[in-house]
Amino acid sequence: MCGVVGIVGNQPVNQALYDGLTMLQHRGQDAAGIMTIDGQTLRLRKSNGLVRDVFHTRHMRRLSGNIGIGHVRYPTAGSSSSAEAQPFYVNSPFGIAMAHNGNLTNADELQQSLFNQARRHINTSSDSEILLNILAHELLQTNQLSLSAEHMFAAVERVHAQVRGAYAVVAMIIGHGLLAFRDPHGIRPLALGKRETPQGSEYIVASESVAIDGTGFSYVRDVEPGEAIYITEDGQLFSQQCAANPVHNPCIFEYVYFARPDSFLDGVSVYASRINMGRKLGEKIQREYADLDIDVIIPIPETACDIALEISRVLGIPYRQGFVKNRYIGRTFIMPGQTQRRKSVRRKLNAISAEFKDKNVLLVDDSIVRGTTSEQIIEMAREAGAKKVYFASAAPEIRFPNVYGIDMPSANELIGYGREVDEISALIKADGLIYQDLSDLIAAVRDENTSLVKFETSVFNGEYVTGDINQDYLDRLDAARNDNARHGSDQDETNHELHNEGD
Ligand SMILES: O=P(O)(O)OC[C@H]1O[C@H](OP(=O)(O)OP(=O)(O)O)[C@H](O)[C@@H]1O
Ligand SMILES: NC(=O)CC[C@H](N)C(=O)O
Ligand SMILES: [Mg+2]
Repeated sequence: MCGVVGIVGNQPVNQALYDGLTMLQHRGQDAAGIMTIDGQTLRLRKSNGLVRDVFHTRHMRRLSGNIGIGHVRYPTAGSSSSAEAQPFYVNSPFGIAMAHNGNLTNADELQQSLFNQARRHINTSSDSEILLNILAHELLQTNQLSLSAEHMFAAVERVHAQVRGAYAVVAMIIGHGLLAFRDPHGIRPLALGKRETPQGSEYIVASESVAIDGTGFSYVRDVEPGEAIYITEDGQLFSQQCAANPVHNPCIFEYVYFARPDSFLDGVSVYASRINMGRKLGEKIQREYADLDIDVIIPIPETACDIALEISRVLGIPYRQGFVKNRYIGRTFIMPGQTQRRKSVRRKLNAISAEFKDKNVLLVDDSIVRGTTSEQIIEMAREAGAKKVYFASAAPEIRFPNVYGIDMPSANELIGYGREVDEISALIKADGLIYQDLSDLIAAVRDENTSLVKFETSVFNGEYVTGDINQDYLDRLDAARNDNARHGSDQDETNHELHNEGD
C-alpha cells in the first residue's frame, strides 16, 4: 500500500509534504519522493529508503514552489529499483507528475495500446508510469493550449474507461494545478483537506486523514469513487464525478492492517473499526471456545494492540503487553522479500518472560498472511515458558492473492491457501487457532458507516470487484511476482533513472 499526498498552497509546500509523508510512512517503507512545481520547472527528489533518509536539508531546499506531490512506496508491480520510486514525470503535454496508490490489473494491455496508438515508451516496469502516460495521452487529446476544469474531467473520464484495477492518484500539471482522482470502485482511500490563510485557501489531498490533520489542514471529505478534483495553481477547486457507474467497494484490509488507527477512511474511524473487530472476535471466543483455559491475553504489536484490549474486556481476562516492540524496526509485512521479513520478526519483537511463564496465553494478531509472524511468535512464547499458546486473528483466513495494491501475489505463499483452520494451526504450532468470521469483519467496519454496502474482500473470498480477474491472470501474476521470481528481478537494480535532483 503506498501513500500519496498533494498540496496546493500559497507558500512553499516542501515541509508540509515531508510531514505528510512521515505520517503516511506506515503505508510504504521502500522508497519516497517529492516533486514540486516552481514556476515552469518541476523539482524532484526520490530514492529508496524511509522519508527521513531520502530527504536531507539540501534536497528540501531544492524542492521549492507552492504546489507539490509526494509518495511513499510499497511496491506491488515492477521492481524495488529507485527508478520506480514515485512521483513519475512525463514532459508532454505541459509537464505532468503523478503519484499513485494501487495496482492496475490491465497494465500489459494498456502498455501495448500506449505504444500502438500513441507511440509512447514506458521506461520502467511500474504500472504507475503506464497510468501517468494514459492520463498524459488523454490530456493531449483535448488539443488545447490551456486546459479548463472540463478538459481535465473529460480526460479522467477517458482514463476510467480504459484503466482497470485500483488507483488513488495525485497529479500535477505545470501551468495548471493539481488533479486528484480515485478509481470507480474507490478501492484505495483518498481524502481532501483545506486550510485558510490570509492569502486565501490552501488544499491538501492525501491517502489518509492523519496526513491532513498532522499538517495543520482540516479534513473536508473523502474523494468519491470515480470522482476527480482539480485545484488550480491559484487555489480554485473544481470537482466532478467522472465514472459512468461508480460503486463504492473500499478495501477492507485498510481497516484490518494498513491504515493508522487515528485515520478516518470513507467515514469510518479505523480505531473504532478495530475495537469492533476485537468485540466481535471476543464474542466468538466466548460463544464457541468457552472451554479454553486462557490466563492472559497478549497482543502482537503493533497493529493488534487495540483489538486485543477489547477481546480482554469482553472475556474479562487480563491484557498484558508481553512482547516489546523495537521502535526502530518498521512493519515487517510490507518489507520486500521473505528472508528480510523472517529475520525482522525476532529483531522487532522480544518477549517478557514473566508474562508467559507457566501461563496459558491467547496471542492476538490482526491478520495471518504468510504466517511468518505467528509461527515465530508462538515459538517465542513457548521459549518464554508458556504452557499453552492459543492464537486469534481479527481477520478471517487469507486464502486468495491480492491484485489491488497489497503485495500478496502468490496463493502458494499464503499460509491459509488450500488449508483448513486445524491444518494452519498445526503449521504455526498453536494449541488452538480462532479466526474472525468474514461477516463479523464486514460488520465491524460497516457499523461505523452503514452507507458502505460492499467491501473489496477478495483475499478472503476470491471475489474480485473489478470483474476482470480470472485464474489465468492470477497464474501469470504468481509467476511474475512470487518471492523466487522477485528475488531474481530485484537483483537487477539497473538504474534507468532519467531525472533526479542529485544525491
Ligand atoms: O502472517 P504474516 O505474513 O507475518 O503477516 C501478518 C503480520 O504482519 C503485520 O505486522 P507488521 O509487523 O507488518 O506491522 P505492525 O507493527 O503494524 O503490526 C500484521 O500486523 C501481522 O502481524
Ligand atoms: N502499493 C502501491 O500502491 C504500489 C503502487 C504501484 N503499483 C507501485 O508498485 O509502485
Ligand atoms: Mg503486526
